[in-house]
Amino acid sequence: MGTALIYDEEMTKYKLLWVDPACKIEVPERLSVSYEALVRTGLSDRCVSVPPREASDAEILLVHSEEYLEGVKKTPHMTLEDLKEFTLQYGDVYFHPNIYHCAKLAAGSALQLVDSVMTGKVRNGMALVRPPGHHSMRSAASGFCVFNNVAIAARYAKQKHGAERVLIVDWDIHHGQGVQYCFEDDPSVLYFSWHRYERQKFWPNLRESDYDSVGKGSGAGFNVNVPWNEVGMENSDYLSVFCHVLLPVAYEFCPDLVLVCAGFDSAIGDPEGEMCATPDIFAHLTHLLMNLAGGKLCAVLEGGYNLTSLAQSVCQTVQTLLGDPLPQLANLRSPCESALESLQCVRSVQRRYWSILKHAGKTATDSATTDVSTKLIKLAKAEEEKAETAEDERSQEEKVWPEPAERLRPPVCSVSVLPDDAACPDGLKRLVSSKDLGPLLVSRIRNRSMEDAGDADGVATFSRLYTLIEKMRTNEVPSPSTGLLCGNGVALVPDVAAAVDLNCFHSSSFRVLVVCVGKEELNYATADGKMLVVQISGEDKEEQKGKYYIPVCLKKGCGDTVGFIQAVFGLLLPLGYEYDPGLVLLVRMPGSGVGDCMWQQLIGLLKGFAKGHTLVLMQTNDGACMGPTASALLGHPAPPLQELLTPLPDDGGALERMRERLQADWKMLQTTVSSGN
Ligand SMILES: COCC(O)(O)CCCCCNCCCN
Ligand SMILES: [Zn+2]
Repeated sequence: MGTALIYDEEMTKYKLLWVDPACKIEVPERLSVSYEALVRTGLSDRCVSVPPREASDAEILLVHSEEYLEGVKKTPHMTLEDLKEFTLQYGDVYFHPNIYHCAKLAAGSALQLVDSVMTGKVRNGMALVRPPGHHSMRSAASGFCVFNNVAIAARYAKQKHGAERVLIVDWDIHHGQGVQYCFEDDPSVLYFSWHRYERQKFWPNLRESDYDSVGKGSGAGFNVNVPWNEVGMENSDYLSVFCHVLLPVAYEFCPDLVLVCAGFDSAIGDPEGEMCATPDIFAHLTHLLMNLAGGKLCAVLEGGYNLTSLAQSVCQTVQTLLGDPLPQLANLRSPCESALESLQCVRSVQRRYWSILKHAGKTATDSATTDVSTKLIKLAKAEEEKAETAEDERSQEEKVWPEPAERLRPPVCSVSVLPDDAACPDGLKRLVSSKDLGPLLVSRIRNRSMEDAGDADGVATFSRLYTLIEKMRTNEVPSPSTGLLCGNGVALVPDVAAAVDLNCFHSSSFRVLVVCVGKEELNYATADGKMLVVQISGEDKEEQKGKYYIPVCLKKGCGDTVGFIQAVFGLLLPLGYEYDPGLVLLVRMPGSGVGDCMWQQLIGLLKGFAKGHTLVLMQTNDGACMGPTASALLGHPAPPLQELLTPLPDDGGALERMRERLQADWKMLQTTVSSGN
């Protein structure tokens, strides 16, 4: 299924008609520049073009009051003076004779997107709209917004398409207070927003934008605010919040639909956000949401005022929605102190509402908690001083960042290495040609992995595996012999443990992340850091052997979905981002007990690393899950993990303690302010 793109140049036909410093950044070129970038890069041609439509009164009244709508309806006929007068009643927004028309088109575009996705016409999509929406309230315009496009879309999805749970992810750098107010007592809509806050000193300067606004009444826990109390946040800060807050909660919420308030003023270069995250981060943020709700994701443009980073970020988002392999995120640093402070505060208030966070931020004793809070106050004071001085420096420097690297484009194929008698699943290309392996390698394979040295078929399979690895390593160009641009693959091998051993022959030139699901003993060489092995099993392994072998024990085995998801988001993904491998080797040990849905989710998530170069190894007699494996490798969204809706008491405490122990070596595992320094 495809990706919808909604755009109409009509929405560029309104602008600021008078002087207002607060509004001058919201210009029509924001929309045209974004669309032109999609055209120039060939991405728009790959999308399903869906026309916008005007939202009806009834649809607008799903969120807004009659009196507000009646007022806005009068603006097309107003004189310039009347428009100024009308505007004065609201903050940081402007009206124009054509803005009502555009506001109906913007809201209608979001509804068209919801229809296209909920009816299965497309898998996901993006609407490029103006005016944006997330600040507008029931009876008030605010922050360049007239109608709350995404809030209307959420109510519409519930009413027209019977969606029971809708997740709204707001990665715009401003707090979408309009969305928060709309759903704060509604447990069927989970609103997540991060935003520049600076301890309430940043617009819209609301006390209720802080982390302790968790929703009200039956909506308690369904509002998640992550305040950024400093500018300059980077990719690692954003990814930490996704891994340690948003994703665990989102998976437990198990939405039927994901709506994104896709504002790109959170990207580097933006005058409003003053953050340092690069445009390619949105490829990863989008990807990390794409296995929720069976892939049903609607992104609706909100803010973004640096036309260069806006256009680049929009392209990164759309290219990921289309399913292209992700860019590698270079040199992540550890989350900064201020981000860790926010992370710790959010997790500590939200853990009483989300069982998956139940063990979050568990401090040893109360005194530790007060220590941390006094430390936070000291930290805040220090920031105050620093903020005053830094203010002027910052405004001078112009941010520069590298153009995002060209990403792999189709045809990137999924290949399979199978025993001759095994059927090749639809969509996968069978690798049959295997280059002649030198006698040395053959003998090494034989005596490493073949009980029966005469097993020609086994050697043939291994040699094909070797070919597959070679293809992935040198994948930048389609191979001359097969024309294949080898993206990922699956191999059924006679002896999985030996195959992993085989791999350590070849990982000399780049890092391999080895994810083992199941309990078999593996022999690998990890001391040199060329391999990071994370083994998830039900076995209580003896202490980990050094930094590069991390045994994760799930007391209730790999069939425990809550524990598995906690291990994936709390440990595996942060480790993967920090380790930044060139290849991911996912090994499914026989008898692991992992469920097919969880297995597909795992493959889907791991494809975010190493430009999608994932090699799945399974034992020949484990071929039953070849179907789900092939589906995930081909990029089909994984089915929702319904079990998370009624989580059983888990042993997340053990995982939390393990994470705290490992964070000395792995900084992306941090979720609290380091009490040490
Ligand atoms: C949903 O609209 C997208 C948005 O969140 O980016 C709107 C931001 C309004 C920012 C208003 N203050 C501007 C002060 C000038 N420095
Ligand atoms: Zn914004």
